[in-house]
Amino acid sequence: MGKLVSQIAIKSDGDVFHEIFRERPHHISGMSPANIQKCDLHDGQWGTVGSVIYWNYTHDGKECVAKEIIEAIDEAKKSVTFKVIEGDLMELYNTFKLTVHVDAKGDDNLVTWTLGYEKKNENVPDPNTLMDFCLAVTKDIETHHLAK
Ligand SMILES: CC[C@@H](C)C[C@@H](CC)C(C)C
Repeated sequence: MGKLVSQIAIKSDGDVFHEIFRERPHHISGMSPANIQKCDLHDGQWGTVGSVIYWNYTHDGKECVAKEIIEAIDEAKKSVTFKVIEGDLMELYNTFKLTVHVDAKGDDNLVTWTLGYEKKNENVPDPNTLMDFCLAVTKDIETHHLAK
């Protein structure tokens, strides 16, 4: 299994950041429109493990889709794990998971993105540009909340 981990400090409220990914990922398109065009609920309820969400996003200049199951929500640790089950990423990876975790420490909040994946073959690149994408979305969410 391949794994990429990146951390980024945000000035906006860590609890709000966690709540967005847990309860209302469909609000992200409004905060990061260049990256996320749409997020629909396909099954279950928002903010519940087992619910299925469908993203339209633009990665490396390409319009992509991703169908994901919310695999885990840890309220105490403020983390959410998304497991990709359909879409562009499944052409390159047998499995792909994204975990976003927030360490709320005063006015500085540390966001940790963990991408866990199994490549279809050794020619498949590590998802570095997708990690950049996640960090860009993170910054846009922060900017949205600071621009008050
Ligand atoms: C699969 C790439 C995107 C759609 C992941 C999203 C979080 C799971 C995005 C908002 C970073």
